[in-house]
Amino acid sequence: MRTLQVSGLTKNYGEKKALDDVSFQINQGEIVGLIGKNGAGKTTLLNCIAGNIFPDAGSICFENKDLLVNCEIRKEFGILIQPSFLDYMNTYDNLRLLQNAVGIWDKKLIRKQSDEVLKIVGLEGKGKTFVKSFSFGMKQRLGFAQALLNGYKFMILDEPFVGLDINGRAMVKEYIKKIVKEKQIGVIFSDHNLDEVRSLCERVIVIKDGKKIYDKGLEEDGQYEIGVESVNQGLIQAMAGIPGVEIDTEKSSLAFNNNTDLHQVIAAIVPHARIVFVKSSENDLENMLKGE
Ligand SMILES: Nc1ncnc2c1ncn2[C@@H]1O[C@H](COP(=O)(O)OP(=O)(O)OP(=O)(O)O)[C@@H](O)[C@H]1O
Repeated sequence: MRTLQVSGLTKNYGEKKALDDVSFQINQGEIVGLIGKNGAGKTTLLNCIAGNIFPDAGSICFENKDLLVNCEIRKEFGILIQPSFLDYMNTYDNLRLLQNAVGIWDKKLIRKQSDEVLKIVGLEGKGKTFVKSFSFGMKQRLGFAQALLNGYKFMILDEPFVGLDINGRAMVKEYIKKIVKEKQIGVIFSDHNLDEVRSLCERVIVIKDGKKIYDKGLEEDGQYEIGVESVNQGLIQAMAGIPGVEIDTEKSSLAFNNNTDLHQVIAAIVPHARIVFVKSSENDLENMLKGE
C-alpha cells in the first residue's frame, strides 16, 4: 500500500513553532485538502514532505520507508511548491532537467512526455518559448506540468490554483481527479478556499498555529442524529422510504447527512415515535474556518 504516514512532525523557526506534533496518514487514491489561514504552517508542512525542509522532530514515511533517510523515493513525487524555472531556458529545457533528474535521457521519450504534459496544462506549442516571457498564470501551469511529469506515486501541491483562470482551475482539478483514479496515487494540496477544496477532495485537514485541529472526510461534515424514545416497526417502514437514513436500534437513534432533508425525516418520524433530541454537526468545518 502506497501510504504516506506523517507522525509527530514538528518544526521551529527560532521561537516560532511552525509545526507542532502533526500526524496523519494519506492512503493511495486519496486526495486531501490542507486548509489554514496565512501563516498556519501549510507550506512548511508540504515542504517537509517534499524534502525542502528538514523537520526538528517526527517522521515521514512512504510505503513504510523513512523519507528523511530514503530521499530518492521523492523522485517519483510530483511537487508544486513555489515553482521555480530557469528563465533563460525554454519550456522544453526546463522540463528536460526534471526528466534527467529521474534518469530519463531518451530524447524522443523526453519530448513525448513533455508534449503530453504541456497539452494537459494548455501550453501546447509553447515548448520552445523562453519561460521569461510567460505570465504568472502560464508559469503556474508550467509548474503543474512539472508536477505531472514526476507524479508517479504521490503529489504535493501548494496552492495549485493560484494565478489560474477558471479554465486553468477546472483543468487542474479534472486532471488531478483523473490521475488519482488511473494511477491510484495520493495527493495533498493546500488552498484557502473551502469551496475549491470541496470540489476536489473528500477529506480535509485544517491546521492552525502549526497544530492539526481537524481531519475528517467531507461526508462526515453536515451529519444529523435524531434520538427517539423507541424504534418500532412503523418507524422502520417510514424510514425505508427515505434514502440515506441509518437506524441504530440499540441507541434508538437515526443518522443521516445533509443530502437528506431534515424536515422530511422529522415529519416521517412524528407519527411513529417521540423525538428525544436532534443533534447536528452541520458545517463544523465552515464554522471552524469562520472562527479562525
Ligand atoms: N524561513 C522562515 N523563517 C522564519 N519563520 C518562518 C519561515 N518560514 C515560515 N515561517 C513562519 O512559520 C509560520 C508558518 O509559515 P507557512 O509559510 O508554513 O504558513 P502557510 O500556512 O503556508 O501560510 P500562507 O497561507 O500565508 O502561505 C509562519 O508564522 C511564518 O512566518
